[in-house]
Amino acid sequence: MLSKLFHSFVGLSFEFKEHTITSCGVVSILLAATFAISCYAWFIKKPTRSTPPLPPGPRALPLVGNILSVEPNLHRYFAKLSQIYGPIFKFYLGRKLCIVIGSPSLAKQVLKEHDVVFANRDPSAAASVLTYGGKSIGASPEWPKLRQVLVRETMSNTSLNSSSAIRRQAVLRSMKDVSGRVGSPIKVGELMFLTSLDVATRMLWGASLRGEDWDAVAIQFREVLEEMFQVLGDYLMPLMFTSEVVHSVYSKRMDMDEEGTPDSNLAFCEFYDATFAISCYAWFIKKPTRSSPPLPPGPRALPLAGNILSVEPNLHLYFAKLSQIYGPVFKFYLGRKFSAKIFESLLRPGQSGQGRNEGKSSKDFLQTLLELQQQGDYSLSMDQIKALFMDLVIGSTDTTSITVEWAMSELLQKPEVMRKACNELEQVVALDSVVEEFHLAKLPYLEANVKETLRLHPPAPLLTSRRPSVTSNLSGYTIPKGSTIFINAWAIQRNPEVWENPQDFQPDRFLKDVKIGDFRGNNFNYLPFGSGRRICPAIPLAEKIVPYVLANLLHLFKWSLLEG
Ligand code: HEM
Repeated sequence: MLSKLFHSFVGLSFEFKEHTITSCGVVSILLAATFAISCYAWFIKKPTRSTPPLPPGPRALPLVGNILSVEPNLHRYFAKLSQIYGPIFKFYLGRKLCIVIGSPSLAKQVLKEHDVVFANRDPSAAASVLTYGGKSIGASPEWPKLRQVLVRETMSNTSLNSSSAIRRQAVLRSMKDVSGRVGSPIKVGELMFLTSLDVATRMLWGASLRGEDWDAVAIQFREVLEEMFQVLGDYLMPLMFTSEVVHSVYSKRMDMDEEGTPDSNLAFCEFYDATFAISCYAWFIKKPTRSSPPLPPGPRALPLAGNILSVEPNLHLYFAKLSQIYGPVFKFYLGRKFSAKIFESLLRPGQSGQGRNEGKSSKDFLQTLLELQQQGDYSLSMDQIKALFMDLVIGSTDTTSITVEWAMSELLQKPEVMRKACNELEQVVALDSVVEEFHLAKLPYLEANVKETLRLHPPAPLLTSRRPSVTSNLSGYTIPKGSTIFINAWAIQRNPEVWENPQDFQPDRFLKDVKIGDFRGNNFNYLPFGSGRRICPAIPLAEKIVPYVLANLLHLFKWSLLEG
């Protein structure tokens, strides 16, 4: 039928070549041309058999994609979709094409076999806001250099040993805080968050600030971050959408103003307030369903924009507040022109502030970076240094506090596991003593508890999204350049084909077979820290701080769940 039609049109067009062209003829020519183009599109442009299709996935609506069906815990939702569409499927967040990977073999292809193609990140708008326009390890195109600085200067054995006094002081302070509250409820996550924040900020500039300066900066920093995390948590999803637009606008601003003055940050945030995606989120996702009880009262929301115009400016406020905090810290050093003599006097016993006493002979990260820069070892802009600080603070606080909180939650619900962990501690550490970092090597059951917690509750359940630099092929499907790739580590770590009783908290599994607990990126059944070039650069620090706090909480106090 098609070919008959085609031929009659082609025939007509030939006829007109031989005769005078009339108005009716013009129409026919146009029709013929349209038909020819359509045929071209159909036959020629139609994906040939040799171009593999996109992965399967739920049907997407124009513009909003699959956003209307999204559920709050993306990793759980993606796991459900995997059961329908298989271990690789596509999903549209707005117009953004996302590919979700849910099997160890496909994760291996992305994270190891095609690591170079998939090593780029897809920085979210949140990352752009927090890292001076994507200057952090996670977001910057210069990530290899930044990672190298972080790993070499803070994660080597030597640096970690020299910062052990900082961690000890932070942990002791937290334990003292708990001992003052014996008999009353403790929010473990909050406690751990503050401990990690204390460790991170002391590693950053703990040796640089004198006692009172330190206290003032630490308190402000903590308050701003806590508020900011709250807002970012609420708006995580829309922030993921806006990444591309925000990133490019912000980069342009930064080109104009390399130092990223608070003014340009404010301007950026004003732009940011008005993004479509946030409105979309406020309207579509947060809208209550009929069956839900009503939401608490609140200010009237506009259609599409919701309350965004009044809520979002807070983000720029937090950012401006952070800049105010950073300002004096950086000026403190710049004013002294990085002289080695100054460092000596800063570190001299007796004159040192609280932080310095703890670091003893160690330098903080700020001192190290400025020295390196002065020596010409690395050329880092001030924004890059500030963004690296953010990497350390954001990378370490949420991840470690979530892990300790989940560990305590699991142990409290399994008294026999709690008892076994406490018995092990009592055999290694005297009853009236605190647990020290050097004890950790003798506590394999405690380590197994941490590993099992990271298996069931990985703090980054979808790792961090990747963006392929070229179009590639995975398992017979096309993965377009620039799409967003999620690895569902949460689902992989609960895969019943790999893990026995995958939903149960059973730390002993890691003692029976130590190989299954390798989390350094070679075991694609267990990926709490990711794998490949972008694997978490701070595993050595995480390995110290998480079990260290957990061990002290278990050894020094008796815990029970609140009634009800
Ligand atoms: C329990 C503790 C932690 C867990 C489970 C964890 C997990 C992760 C994961 C899954 C990734 C992404 C890896 C990938 O995409 O392949 C990551 C990246 C990262 N983590 Fe951690 N992390 C932890 C602690 C820390 C700490 C203490 C820091 C502090 C410096 C940190 C800093 C970072 C940074 C900077 C990145 C980005 C690396 C890059 O993009 O190249 N993490 N982490």
